[in-house]
Amino acid sequence: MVHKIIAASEPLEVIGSAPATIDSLAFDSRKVGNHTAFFALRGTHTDGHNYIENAIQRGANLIFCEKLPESMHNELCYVRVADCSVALALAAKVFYSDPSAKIKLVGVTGTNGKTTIATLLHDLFEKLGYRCGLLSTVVYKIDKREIPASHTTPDALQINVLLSEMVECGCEYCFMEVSSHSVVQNRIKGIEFEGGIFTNLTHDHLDYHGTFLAYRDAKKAFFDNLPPKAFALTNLDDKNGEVMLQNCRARRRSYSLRTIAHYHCLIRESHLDGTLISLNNSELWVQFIGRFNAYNLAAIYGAAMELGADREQVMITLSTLQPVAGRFECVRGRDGKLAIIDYAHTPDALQNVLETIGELKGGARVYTVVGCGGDRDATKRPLMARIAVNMSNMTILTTDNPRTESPDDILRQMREGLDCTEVRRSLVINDRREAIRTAITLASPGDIILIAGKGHETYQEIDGIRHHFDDKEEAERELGVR
Ligand SMILES: CC(=O)N[C@H]1[C@@H](OP(=O)(O)OP(=O)(O)OC[C@H]2O[C@@H](n3ccc(=O)[nH]c3=O)[C@H](O)[C@@H]2O)O[C@H](CO)[C@@H](O)[C@@H]1O[C@H](C)C(=O)N[C@@H](C)C(=O)N[C@H](CCC(=O)O)C(=O)O
Ligand SMILES: Nc1ncnc2c1ncn2[C@@H]1O[C@H](COP(=O)(O)OP(=O)(O)OP(=O)(O)O)[C@@H](O)[C@H]1O
Ligand SMILES: N[C@H](CCC[C@H](N)C(=O)O)C(=O)O
Ligand SMILES: [Mg+2]
Repeated sequence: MVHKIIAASEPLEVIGSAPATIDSLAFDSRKVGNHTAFFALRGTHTDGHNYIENAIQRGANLIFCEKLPESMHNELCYVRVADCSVALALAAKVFYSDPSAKIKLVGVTGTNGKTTIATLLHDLFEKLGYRCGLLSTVVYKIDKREIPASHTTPDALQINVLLSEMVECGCEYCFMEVSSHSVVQNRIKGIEFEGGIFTNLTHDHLDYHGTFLAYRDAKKAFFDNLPPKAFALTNLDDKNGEVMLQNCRARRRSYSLRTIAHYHCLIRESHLDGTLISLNNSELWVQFIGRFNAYNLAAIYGAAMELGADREQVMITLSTLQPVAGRFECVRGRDGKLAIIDYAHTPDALQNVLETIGELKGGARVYTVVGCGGDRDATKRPLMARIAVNMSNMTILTTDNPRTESPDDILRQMREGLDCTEVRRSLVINDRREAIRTAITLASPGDIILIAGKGHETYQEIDGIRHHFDDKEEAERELGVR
C-alpha cells in the first residue's frame, strides 16, 4: 500500500526507505498522529514546509514535500514531488481505494446555481429510488446522514473520505459542486466524473484568481479533464458556455432557453408560487420561481437524461421538488407582507433575483436588505449596492459576514457605488437584525422584502467569531409567523 501511494504521488526523488504501514494522511501538522503521511502544502497564509518538523514530532513517518528540509531524519522517508497538492489528491485516491471509480459522480461548476442544481439532482435521484450522496455549500450528505459543510468543495482528503463512505453505504450517485478554488488547488485531481455541468460565469472571486480570464480558465480546466465517457453539459446562453467545452473530450451536450440545444426550456407562465415551463416540448409545473431557475431545471433535466433516467418519471418528479434552503425561500406574513430569503451574494445573482421579483410583483413595493462579505472580492461591493438601489424602492445596506474586516469600511465601499440620488433611496444600518426589522416595518401589506446574501447560513462571522444568525428566523419573527 505504502509503495503504491508513493508511486501514485508522481515522485521526483525518494529518500530513505518507505515505512511498512501508514494509518492516515494529513496536510495539517495539527492533525498528524502516529504513522501518518504528511503533505507540505503551500497555502495563502503560510507554507506547510514550515511544519514538517512539527508533523514528525507528532508521529509522521512519511513526508511529501516540494523542497527537501535542510536536516533530515535518517530513519524517515521523504518523497520530493513537483506539487504537493497533486501528490495529496493522488495519494488519497489510492489510500481510500479509488472511491470515485465506484460511484457515478456528477460535478457542477459556474458562478451561480451550483448548489441549486447539485441539491435538486440529489433530491430527484433520491425520489427516483437511488441512494445518493451530495457535496454542497449547504451540507454534505451520505445517503440519509448529514454532515455540516466546511467548504463548497471539500479538500482532496475529505472528498475521498466522503466518497468512500458513500460507496460503503451503497450510494450509486453523488452530485457535487466544483468551486473554482477546488480546481486551482487540485482538490479534485484524479477524481473520476461521470458528467460535468456548467451554469454561467459572472463576477466573483477576483480577489483569489486575479483576473476574469484566470477565473474562467479554472472552471474550464474541469471540463478539459473530463474523460471521453463522461458527459459535459453546458449553457449555450452564457457567453462562456461554448468556451468551456473547447478542449473537452467528453460527450458534449447543451441546454438553452433561447437557441437550439439538446435540452431546451421555455417559460410559459410565471407566478410568485411557481412556473409553468416546457422541457423539450413537454409542459410541467414547477415550484421554482425566476428565469434563472428555468436554466437550473434545464440543466437538471439534461443531466438526468444523460445519466439514463426514465423521462416520464423525471418529468413527474421534477414538479414535486421543493426550493433549496435560502434560495428564493419565501416567508409570508399574516398581514400579506412577503419576505424572500436568497443567497444572492454576487452582482449577477442579485440582479437576477431582483429582475425576477420585478417581473412578478405587480403593484408591490420592494425593500432590499443587503451587505457584502469581508475578506472576499471587494470589487463587487459598489456594484451590488448600485443594483439593489436601482431595482428596489428602498434599500437597507447592512453587514453580511464582515469576517476580519471593519463593517464600516465594507459599507463605505458599497456606498461608493451610489450617486447622490441613489444614496437617498438607501439607509445604512450595521446591525443586520435591526436592518431586517426596519425593512419589514417600513413595508406595507402586499409588499416584498428581499433579504439577500446569506441564504441558508445560520451564523454571522464577525472578527473571526461565528454568532448564531439566521435570516429566515429573523424574517419569521418579524412577520409574526414564528
Ligand atoms: C483561500 C483558500 O482556499 N484557502 C484554503 C487553504 O488555506 P490556506 O491556503 O490559507 O492555508 P495556510 O493557512 O496558508 O496553510 C498552508 C498549509 O500549512 C498547513 N499548516 C498550517 C498551520 C500549522 O500549524 N500546520 C500546518 O500544517 C495548513 O494545513 C496548509 O496545508 O487550505 C485550507 C485547507 O484545505 C482551506 O481550509 C482554506 O480554505 C479557506 C478556509 C477558505 O475560506 N476558502 C474559501 C475561499 C473557498 O475555498 N471557497 C470555495 C468556493 C466558495 C464558493 O462556492 O463560492 C469553496 O470551495 O468553498
Ligand atoms: N442559474 C442561475 N443563474 C444565475 N443566478 C442564479 C442561478 N441559480 C441561482 N441563482 C442565484 O444565485 C444564488 C446562489 O445560488 P446557488 O447557491 O445555487 O449558487 P452557487 O453557485 O452554489 O453559489 P456558491 O458559489 O456561493 O456556492 C441564488 O440564491 C440565486 O439568487
Ligand atoms: N461561498 C461564498 C459564499 C459567500 C456568502 C456571503 N454570505 C459571504 O459571506 O460573503 C464565499 O465564501 O465567498
Ligand atoms: Mg454553492
